[in-house]
Amino acid sequence: MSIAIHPAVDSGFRATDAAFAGGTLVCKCTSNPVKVRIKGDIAHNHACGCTKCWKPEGAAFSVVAVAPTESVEVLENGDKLAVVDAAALIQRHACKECGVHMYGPVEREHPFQGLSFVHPERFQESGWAKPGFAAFVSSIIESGFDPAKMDAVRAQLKASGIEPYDCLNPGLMDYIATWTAKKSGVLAS
Ligand SMILES: N[C@@H](CCC(=O)N[C@@H](CS)C(=O)NCC(=O)O)C(=O)O
Ligand SMILES: [Zn+2]
Ligand SMILES: [Zn+2]
Repeated sequence: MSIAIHPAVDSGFRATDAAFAGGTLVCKCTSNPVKVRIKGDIAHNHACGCTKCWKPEGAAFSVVAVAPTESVEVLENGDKLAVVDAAALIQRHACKECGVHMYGPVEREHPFQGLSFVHPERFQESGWAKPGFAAFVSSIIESGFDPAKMDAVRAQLKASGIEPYDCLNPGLMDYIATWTAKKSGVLAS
């Protein structure tokens, strides 16, 4: 039996539109939904298995990407937003009514400073890039996923064209390590 990875992965991807230029994220509330505009394309779209990222009902993974925080604008019902964990690196702003995480800026000094994490499935528009890899795959166990089924999860991700990693993908891990080495002076900046 197949595993519910995420609806955007399991039911086939919507076509990637090379001209995707952002859009409006809408929460799940049927009345007064929170609306957040992203003025430009998203990057690094991926599946995340960690316990902190918002996942739709029944999904083992979230689908999450980044956009520059300066391109994020709360359009409507921002009074319904609250930060889930103020101590976390990613300041996830969730709708207090339906629970959807609308945007999560990284504000502190970090390689991802200036970026906001968003869930593209909440775009009312289609055309955003499909998830390119899966991060924090082993972390789904922390949400109660059966450890005995991890081989099946990784096999299913690979069959969907999504390479599984237990942290981030090599490109982002190298990016973070390079930032750290330049900050410490080990590498010239
Ligand atoms: N095993 C942990 C991993 C949490 C984690 O490190 N998540 C990554 C991917 S979203 C991260 O960058 N977290 C920063 C944050 O949550 O602010 C869990 O599942 O809770
Ligand atoms: Zn809501
Ligand atoms: Zn995550």
